[in-house]
Parts: sequence; C-alpha cells; structure tokens
Amino acid sequence: MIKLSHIKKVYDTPAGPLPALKDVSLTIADGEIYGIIGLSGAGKSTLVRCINMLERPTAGTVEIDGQDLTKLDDSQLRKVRKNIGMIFQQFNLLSSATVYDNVAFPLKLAGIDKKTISQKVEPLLEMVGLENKAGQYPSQLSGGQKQRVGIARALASDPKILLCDEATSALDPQTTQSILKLIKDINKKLNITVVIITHEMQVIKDICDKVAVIDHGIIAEKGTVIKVFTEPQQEITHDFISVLLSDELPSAFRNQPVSAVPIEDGHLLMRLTFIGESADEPVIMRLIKKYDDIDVSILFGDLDQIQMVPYGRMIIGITGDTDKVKMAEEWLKEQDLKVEVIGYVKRHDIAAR
Ligand SMILES: Nc1ncnc2c1ncn2[C@@H]1O[C@H](COP(=O)(O)OP(=O)(O)OP(=O)(O)O)[C@@H](O)[C@H]1O
Repeated sequence: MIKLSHIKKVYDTPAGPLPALKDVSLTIADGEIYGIIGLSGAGKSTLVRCINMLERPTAGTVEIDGQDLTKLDDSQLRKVRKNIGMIFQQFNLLSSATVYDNVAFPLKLAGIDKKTISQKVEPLLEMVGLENKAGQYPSQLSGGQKQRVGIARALASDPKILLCDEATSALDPQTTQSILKLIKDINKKLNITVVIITHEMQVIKDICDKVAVIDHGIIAEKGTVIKVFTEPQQEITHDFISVLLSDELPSAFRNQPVSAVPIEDGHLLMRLTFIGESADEPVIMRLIKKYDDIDVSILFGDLDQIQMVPYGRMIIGITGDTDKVKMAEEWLKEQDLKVEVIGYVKRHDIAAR
C-alpha cells in the first residue's frame, strides 16, 4: 500500500518559495490502478516524484508497505526504489544503446550476470511485444515502441509499483490505447500497483480504478472512477469530464432562454444518467406507457462503459399538459437513475414565430 500523508512540497525559486503541494493525503491499495489528473502546473509530477522520493517532500510522510521513505537515507532509498518502476512522457531511453541493452541497463547497474540478465530481458521483451526488435536502436522505433521499451526497462527490477508520468501524452490516440492496454495487462498479470498521472480524462476512464483530481497543489476530489465520473463534485472535475461528454443541448434548443417554470410551447428538458443495471432498463418506455398523454422526445443518447459498468446518458424533452409533465418529472426522479432538470425551453423554430 502507498500512503501519502499531509505531503507538502515547497520549491525554492528566485521569485521566492513556490508551494507545489499543499497538504496532500492519498492512499493507494495494492494492485490498484490509481489515476491522478490535473491541469498543467497543478502538481502532478511533483506528487508522483514524491512517491519514489525523486523529490523529497518539505513535510508529510510517504509510506510504502508501512515503511516511511522520508526517514531513509540515500543508500536505503536506492534499495527501496528497486520496488518502484517509472515510465515517462519522453521515454528517457539511451539513444546509443539497443532495445535489449536499454532494458538490461538497470540489471547491469545492479551487477547482475549476463546469463541472468538475458533470462530476465527476453521474456520482458516478449511481454511488451518487442521480441523482434532487441537489436534495434531507439531512433528506429515508433513512439509506442519506445514506450514499450520504457515499460520493459521499468519492469526489469521486478517492481511492485509502476509510476507513469504522462506516459501516453506524446502518443497518438490509437497508440495510447495499445499502451494503456499493455499497462492494464501488466497490472493484472503481475499484480503491480500502477499510479498514472495525466491531464486526459480519457486515460482515467480507460484504465483507472480510482482517481484523484489535483488542483493548485491540493486534492480537489477523489474516489472510484465511476463515482467521480457520474457524480463530480467540483467544477474542475466537471470540466475534465465534459471534454469527453457531449453535454451541449441539441441544436434545436441551443442558446434559447431556459425557464425554471413552465412556459407556453416549452419542452421540459432533462439530462438522465443511467448507471449499472439501470442502463439496461427501459425507463423511457415505461414513462411513455405510464403517461400516455405527454410527448417524450429523446434528443441525445449515448451508452458507454466505465470500468465494465454500463453508463448511459440521455437528454429528453417532455411536452404536454403542465401537471402531467410535472408528474412525469417526479416519477423519473423516483427511478433508479440520475435526473438533472435543465428547465423549460422553446425550440428555435417555435420561438422564432
Ligand atoms: N524543480 C522545480 N523548481 C521550482 N519549481 C518547480 C519545480 N518543479 C515544479 N515546479 C513548479 O511547481 C508547480 C507544480 O509543477 P508540476 O510539474 O508538479 O505540475 P504538473 O501538474 O505536473 O504540470 P505539467 O503537467 O505541466 O508537468 C508548478 O508551478 C511548477 O512550475
């Protein structure tokens, strides 16, 4: 388990002290894939570098399996760091060394003999799908292949923890997917705890179990990905999520005044979110059957999955007798789904008359 308690990190800069982390506490369980998301400058890199003590926190403790790393001297830290692999956005490979030698590098440094090194490196290259590239140099590889070398090198010392510092930020979306899949496979196969820092919610959504949102050096929000995704509490979390979710009103209603009370020819617009089992429930069908004198239009619909949990979103518009529309709204709120009332809005074409 990784336990960060009340971490502070203040950098000394020519302009004066710069507090990059202000009282950050985080617990990451063994085998978890934990995402840390934040804007540029929020403190993500500083935080992840505090986990392996590449940055020493100004205050607070960093415990790994109960051992407080802030109490260790440099030689003790070197030993502990063997349990923590790290991969980087820019891969950090040795350009003059082959793929094989890059992966073997930490083992050579540790004084391990050639035969043992080859027994270790060959299966690792196979695991990352580079068994045919052992003799090539980094300049001959694609970005995704370079990151595969980085991953194999990070795994060479059998770490229990893998830290990923914007590991996919330099890659195209398709390559990102394949690297994330590799990281997930490694997490499952080797039961390695993975900490991923990113500024992309898609990365969090694709592979993380839990997420912490970091903002100006503090944890703004944290929890399971499904919970944070479906019930974001902070504006910044909303912003990250909205990049992925089309949250705009359908064009027929966009930029129209929204009324909290019924208006003539107004549609009651609602955002519905279905999570888990309820995503398969024909709630709209039941609504239409129950209130057959209202009109329900589905203006937007999307079905997705987060961590294998079905997750559906819909925007509907209801028109009809004011009381009946109100009753339908109340009925929907009693169902097993999240209902967000947008308000009463006229379609453009009706409003223009
Ligand atoms: N070595 C350093 N010396 C001085 N200030 C630093 C140092 N490293 C980071 N900072 C400052 O600390 C703050 C947090 O930086 P950090 O790199 O941790 O953020 P980040 O969220 O990883 O951002 P990015 O995504 O841009 O890398 C920033 O204001 C940054 O300028």
